Parts: sequence; C-alpha cells; structure tokens
Amino acid sequence: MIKVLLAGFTGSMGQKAINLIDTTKGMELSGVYSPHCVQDNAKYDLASQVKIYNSLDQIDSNYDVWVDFTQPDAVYENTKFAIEHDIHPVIGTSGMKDEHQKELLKLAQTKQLGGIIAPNFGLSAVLLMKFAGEAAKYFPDAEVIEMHHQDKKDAPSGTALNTAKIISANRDEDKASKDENKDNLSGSRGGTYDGVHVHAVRLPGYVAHEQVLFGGAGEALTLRQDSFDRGSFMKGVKVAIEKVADLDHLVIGLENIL
Ligand SMILES: NC(=O)C1=CN([C@@H]2O[C@H](COP(=O)(O)OP(=O)(O)OC[C@H]3O[C@@H](n4cnc5c(N)ncnc54)[C@H](OP(=O)(O)O)[C@@H]3O)[C@@H](O)[C@H]2O)C=CC1
Ligand SMILES: O=C(O)C1=N[C@H](C(=O)O)C[C@H](O)C1
Repeated sequence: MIKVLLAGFTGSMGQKAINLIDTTKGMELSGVYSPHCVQDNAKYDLASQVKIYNSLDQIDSNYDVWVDFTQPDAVYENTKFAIEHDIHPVIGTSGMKDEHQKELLKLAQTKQLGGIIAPNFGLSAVLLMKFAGEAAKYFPDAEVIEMHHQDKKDAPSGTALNTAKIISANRDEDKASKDENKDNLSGSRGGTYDGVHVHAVRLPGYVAHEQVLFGGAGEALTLRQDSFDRGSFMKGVKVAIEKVADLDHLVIGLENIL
C-alpha cells in the first residue's frame, strides 16, 4: 500500500487528488498538509486515520509519496522537506525557480531517491510540448499563449515556461527573426524566455489551455491543447504516484515515466 501525504489538500487540485487516492487500489491518503487549515477531520470530510498538518515541522517520515499542489512560494521548501525525509516527491505545483530545481535534482541524486516534478500531468499538454520541440527545429519563430482560470496565482504558467524552454533548446536562435517592435502599450509583446515570447491570459470560464504559434515564410503552424476539466490531470498523477518509487533520481516531466 502506497502511503500518500498530500500538500495543498484544500485547493482545487488537492480536492481532485483526494478523490483519486481514495478511489485507487493500492494507495491510501495517510496525511494532508495546508498551512492555513485546522486539525478537524470532520470539517474536511477526511477519515479519522488521516493525519492533518498545518506546519511542516509536525510532519513525520511515515509516508511513501509526497504529492504537492500548493503555491509557487512554498513548493521548493516542501520538496526539499520531502526529499530530506526520504518521501518520494510528486510535484505538480508550478513556479519553481531553475536554481531551486537544480538544487533538488542534486539532493535527490545524493540520496538516490526517486521523484518527479511535472509542469503538467495532462497528456495533451505533454504531447504539445513534445510536438513543439520537434516543430521548433524547422520553425525557429514561435510564440506561446497560455490561457487559464482567473484564480491562477502565477504567470506565465509552468507549462508555458517549460514550452518556451523546449523551443529554445530545439531551435537555432540565429535563424529566428529579431524582434524590433516598439511597445506603444507596455507588455504588449508579453514576456520572453531566451527570446521566445510568452503571453498569459486570465479569464473566467477557462481552466488550462495553451497554444504555440509557429510562423514561417508564407505558412504557419498552430499547436493547441485544452484541459477542460481538472480531472484531465489525474491519470498522470496516478501514474506518478505508482511509479515514483521505482526511480532513483528526480525527473522533470511526466514523459519520463510514461
Ligand atoms: N502540474 C499540473 O498538471 C498542474 C499543476 N497545477 C498547479 O498546482 C498548484 C495548485 O493549484 P490549485 O489547486 O488550482 O490552487 P489552489 O489555490 O486552489 O490551492 C492551493 C493550495 O495550496 C495551499 N497553500 C497555500 N499556501 C501554502 C503554503 N505556503 N504552503 C503549502 N500549501 C499552501 C492552499 O491552502 P489554504 O487553502 O489553506 O491556503 C491550498 O490548499 C498551482 O501551482 C498550479 O499551477 C494545477 C493544475 C495542474
Ligand atoms: O494553475 C493551473 O490551473 C495549472 N497550472 C499548471 C501550470 O502552471 O502550467 C498546469 C496547468 O496549466 C494548470
């Protein structure tokens, strides 16, 4: 039985993850963590054996997997805590800084502990990123547009940033057009990662969506994925919880364990 600790259990993704864990054979929700919660199982409709924590230092090592859907400013500390306590991290939270990611890769390597940081657990987004990497070899001019629900706390999305990194790693930047626009309205061209423009839209009604626009001489290619429901992430989370203990290092991206 895989004993799971879920960080961010009161949030939108946390609630979906509880349902996944409760309905999947071979895993059990043993602990939950959210810094602003109260220790009242009935209030959150949690079985009495589920331990509730509202501070990291209360948590013991009695867990196999740490699932994290919290906030960008908490995810590094949480992941570090999990690795240091030999709990396999399954990290969905976006917004981790590159230098923090590198540090955690090293820490997990030293401990030979398996874990995953997944910018996106949805198959459509994983495939979009793969296809974007392929397209960037032939179309060096590309822009990323992500669209999310208005409650999203970070911009751009972790997926969009990762897509921009993949495009940058696969294209020949010297062949890309130089952007010499003058912004009459500040921010009109979005943000850039290594010269790849990234635009973030926040609107009610949206869940999580991304387009990558590639432009060439007289032609264009558009890739698009849509997560219409947060349930779309749960297959990926399930696979990650089941497979993470088989790894002996930290991987970035769901594609590495599919
Ligand atoms: N990789 C993927 O496939 C996906 C990733 N995400 C990412 O997951 C994260 C959570 O998304 P979502 O559920 O929509 O967000 P919510 O805002 O709905 O939930 C955030 C959760 O984090 C908790 N929290 C707040 N502050 C802290 C802290 N300092 N330490 C630990 N926990 C904290 C909140 O608790 P409280 O209510 O007590 O404040 C709440 O339980 C985001 O980063 C999002 O981008 C989302 C969807 C898919
Ligand atoms: O906050 C969200 O909703 C999502 N966050 C992740 C991200 O930042 O990429 C994954 C997905 O886009 C949904």
